[in-house]
Formats: sequence, structure tokens, C-alpha cells
Amino acid sequence: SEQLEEDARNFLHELDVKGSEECTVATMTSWNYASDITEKHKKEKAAAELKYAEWEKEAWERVRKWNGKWETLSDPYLKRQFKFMSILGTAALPKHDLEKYNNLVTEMSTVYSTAKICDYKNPRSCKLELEPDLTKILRTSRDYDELEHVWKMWRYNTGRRIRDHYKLFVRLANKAAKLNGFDNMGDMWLYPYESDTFRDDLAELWQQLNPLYQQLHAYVRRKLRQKYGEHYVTRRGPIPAHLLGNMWAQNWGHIYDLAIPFPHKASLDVTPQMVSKGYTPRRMFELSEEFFVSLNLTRMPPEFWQHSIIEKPQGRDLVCHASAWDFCNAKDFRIKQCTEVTMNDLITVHHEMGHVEYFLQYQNLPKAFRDGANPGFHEAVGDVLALSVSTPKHLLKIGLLNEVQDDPEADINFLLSMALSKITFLPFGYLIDLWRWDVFSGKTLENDWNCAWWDLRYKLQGIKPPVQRSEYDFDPGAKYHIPGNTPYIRYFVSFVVQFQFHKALCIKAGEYDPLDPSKPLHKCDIDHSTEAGNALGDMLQLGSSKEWPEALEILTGTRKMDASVIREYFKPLELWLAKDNERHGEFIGWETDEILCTSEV
Ligand SMILES: O=C(CCC(O)(O)[C@H](Cc1ccccc1)NC(=O)c1ccccc1)N[C@@H](Cc1c[nH]c2ccccc12)C(=O)O
Ligand SMILES: [Zn+2]
Repeated sequence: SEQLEEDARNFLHELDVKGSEECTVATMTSWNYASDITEKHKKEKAAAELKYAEWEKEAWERVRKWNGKWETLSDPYLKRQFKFMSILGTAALPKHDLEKYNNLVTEMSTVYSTAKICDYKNPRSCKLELEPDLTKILRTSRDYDELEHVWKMWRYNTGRRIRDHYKLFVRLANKAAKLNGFDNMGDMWLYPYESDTFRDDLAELWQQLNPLYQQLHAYVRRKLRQKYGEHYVTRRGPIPAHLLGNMWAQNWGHIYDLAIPFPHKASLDVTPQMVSKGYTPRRMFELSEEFFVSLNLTRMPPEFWQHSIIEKPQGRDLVCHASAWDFCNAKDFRIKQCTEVTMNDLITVHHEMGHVEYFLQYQNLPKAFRDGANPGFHEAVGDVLALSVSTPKHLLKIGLLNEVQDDPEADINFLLSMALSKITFLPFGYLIDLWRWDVFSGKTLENDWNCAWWDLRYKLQGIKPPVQRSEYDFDPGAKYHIPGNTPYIRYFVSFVVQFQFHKALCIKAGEYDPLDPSKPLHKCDIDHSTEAGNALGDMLQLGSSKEWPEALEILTGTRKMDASVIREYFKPLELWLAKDNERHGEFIGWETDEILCTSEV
């Protein structure tokens, strides 16, 4: 009825205003803690989390009173808000359980963010931190033993120290999920994807992408065998995880110098040029903002530049893992990132700025819709722009390259550098929540946690630990998102859909034409295309007000995640890798009879 609709609008508006105010308060205390880890900030954050949970519970009880009525409303926009606000979340836990749950998550994240290890070359100095120290060693060292030390000690001082926290956390998380009508927390995490075939769809995507990954793996293994010798890197075995340039072997971009196909061609890692041109983190963020503005998207508000933390502050503990913050008041938006002047961090800057651009585009929607169409969309926005920024053509435009070599060999070099961060990530992006879903569902039991992790790391990534692992270790805990309790499948989804977004935007920008060999997908740079920017903005403005297949269709014309686009982007490289591996008689895939992990009897 008209009256019911009118009452519903007013009710939702009232909750929206109050919810945003409560959100601002809670977010501020969370920011204070994440950017300055002290007992005072920890207490304030814990108190604010409980207060916010009380508000959520009150709002949820008032929404419940509308059950049986809101379903009869005709306006889908109103019904969808009721649908989202009918899920309470962890605030459904009894107060003492919620307090324990929140403290466990804060404690695990603090252990991770403050962990330090001793220097391999100077064992008495024990203040090396993940950012910037350990990431630099993993990126630059080619000393097998030094890399093994850093890899092992990092896990000793993070994963091992939170294993028991995680056991309690899983039990409380599942208790909260059941109170929300889910079987376990894994199912509750999949709710935003609104699809009961989602897991199958993901498995199908991985099946389509695995062959390309296997070719790349075989090629890189040969290059590492040449560097470290057959004893350490065997012909048919898994690759030791600490040799891949990254603490988690999730991005192999930093061993490009060992893998470059045509070394006599110009290097595409513009880090040296960034340093020699005096780039600063501030300059990197301004460069990214200029790209968004060139697309006719929204620039950062003054508060962003006033309150963001874009360089690691000295003399205090903080969570250095990058993050973007929406303070729910359509005014205050921030990034916290311990930025270094490297090409890799320029990409991460775009990733974080993509989150803030999404915040800005949906800031006028009701709070219930101020989210990505699904979490993968939120992770993809910045990466889409980074696909254009990474092209030699764009790097030339912004003065970070002084020449572009337009020939097949330079093309292969470029595609390999992109594959070392985009293709190598796929099995990692998939396996983290494959492991966590099995832990939440109880399929993987506590005394098998670490070996189940290494089963997946071996099976999907074809890597092995440099030293044998056991159930005294808890290696998943050495990756931010596990102690940080952040779902991860969103990144796998992002790495697939970002190429679908890229293709759609490149067509609008006139930069890609399937029938024009001079305009392949991997050479496209959408910069300064307002047609592309307007199309992207139209999708971002929807927030989560429409189901994600509809948002995807508005931008790309299709309603499904489609792995064929990322394969099209890398097609020239896939053909080249297959030929090169064939020519060297490389064994595709991996096998081993080593025991990677012992579950103590
Ligand atoms: O974790 C991140 C970046 C951090 C984040 O921007 O995704 C951040 C994670 C986070 C979530 C929740 C609390 C704190 C941190 N996500 C956000 O800040 C965020 C903000 C609003 C909505 C959604 C996400 N990247 C992943 C992998 C990755 C995907 N694309 C990349 C591009 C460049 C570098 C890394 C990646 C990683 O490092 O393993
Ligand atoms: Zn992100």
C-alpha cells in the first residue's frame, strides 16, 4: 500500500542516518588503533566495537518487526535494503562471546603487525619488520640461505604465535554464523555473492586458467634452476617457496630479472626511474588521482590529503598492511599505506585509490548499499586502472620510460612481467579461502590445519616449503588476511573480472579492436577517455544496490565471470611459453615424494 511504502522509506531513512553516525564513531577508533597500536587505542577500539554491536542489534530487532510486511513492498530498492539489514552478523553473539571474538581478532592482527625477526647476517640485531625490511630482502636477495632464514623466522614469529588464538576464533566465528542462520562462517562469507553456484563457478574458472599457470610455472622453474642449481630447484619438482621474490609466493614480479625472455630489451621495472626522478609517495598518490580525474571520475576530497597516512611513521607500531577507509560521513575518506618508491607500490597505490573512488561514487546511497556490487568488484577498480598504467605506452607518457620498443620480443617481455604478478596470483587467490572454508566447515580438523595448507600450496601452486613443516607451525597465520580475518576469494574474483572491465573500457576508449592486430588488449591504455570513465562511474555508482551480474552486464554486456578475457590478454605469451617449454623439453607440472609437512601422531 502507499502508506506502507511511505512508512518503510521513513523507517529506513532513520536507521540510515543513525547507522552512519554510529559507523563514523566506530571507524575512527579502529583507525586510531590501526595507525598507532597502543593499549589506550586498543581499549577505545574494543569499547567502540561493543557499542556499535549494540546499535546493530537494536536496528536488527526493529527491522525484524517488519518481517512479513517488507516482503510485500513493491519497490525492489526498499526490499533489497531490508534484505541486507536482516543479517545481523557477529553482533548476534552474546556480549561476552563477542568481546572474546573481537579481542582475538585484534590480538592476532597485533601479533602479525608488530612481529620482528633477527638479521641473518647480524643475529644480535632483531628488529627487522615485514615492511620495509623483509619485503626488501625477499625482493632483492638471491642468497638461498638468507631467504630461507627470513622465510622461516617470519613464520615462527607470526603463525606459530597465533595458532591457539585461531582455534578459539574459529569456534566463535562459527557460533556467530549459526546465530545468523548459516551452517558455518564460510557460508556467511559467501552471502554477498548471492549465488548458490558460486563455488562451482570458481572451480570452473580455475580449471580454465590452470593450464596457463602450469606453463608459466615450468618456465620459471627452469630459470630458477639455472640460477640456484638442480640440487635446490629440480627438473620435475615443486619450486621452493622462498625463491619467488615474495614472502607468500603470491606475486613473482620481483624475480623478473631472472626470468626475462629477451634480456637485451629495455627493462620494464621503472623503479630506478622513479627513484632517480625523485618520486615521493605523495607524488605517486597524486599521479593516481590524476588518472581518475582524466577519466572524469571524482578527485580526492581535502580531508583525504589531510588525514591519510601514506608513509610509514617512525617510532610507533602500526598496521602497515595497506587499507582504504570510508568514515560513513560522505566527507572523510583515507588510505593508510607504508608506501615505498617502487613500481610495485605504484600499483598498490592505484589498488587502494580504487577503493576510495568506489567510496566516492556510491557515497550518496543508503549505507546498506555503500559496498561493492560484490567484494571482488571493490578489489578490481584500482587494478583496472593499473592495467593501463603498467603499459610501456603509458609509462612513456608519464616520463617513466624514455622509449617504447614495439616488436614481438618486447611484447613477450611485457606480457611475462604482467603474468608474473597476475597469473601467479590466481592459485594463491583461490587456495586461501579453499583452506578457510574447509576449516570453518570442519572438513579440515585442527590437528591437520598446517598440512592441509601445504597440500593446497603444493597442489595448486606447485611450490614447497624450504624446510619441512609440522603441526607446531601455522603457516596460514603468516599471511595478513588470516589473523586480520579478511576474506580472500574477493581477490581471485577481482583478478578475473578486472580483465572483463578492462576489455569493456578499452572498447569504449577505442583502444581495443578484436579485428585490428595493432590494437591488442594488452596494449590498451584508457587514460583520458571520458567514455570509459563515464561507463566505469555508472557501474560504481550502483554500489551494492543491484545484484552483481546486473552491474557487470551494465559495464560489459555479460552477466558471468569469464576467464576467456584474461586468457585472451595473455594469448601471445601462452603460445610463446608452450613453444619455449617444448623446445627445452620442460616437464609441465610437478611431482615429489618428499614429505612437506608432518602431522605429529
Ligand atoms: O591485501 C591487499 C591490499 C589491501 C586491501 O586494499 O585489499 C585492504 C585489505 C583490508 C581489508 C579489511 C581491513 C583492512 C585491510 N582492503 C581495503 O582496504 C578495503 C576497503 C574497503 C572495501 C574493501 C576493501 N592485496 C592483496 C592482493 C592483491 C590484490 N590486488 C593487488 C594489487 C597489488 C598488490 C596486491 C594485490 C594482498 O596484498 O595479498
Ligand atoms: Zn583491496
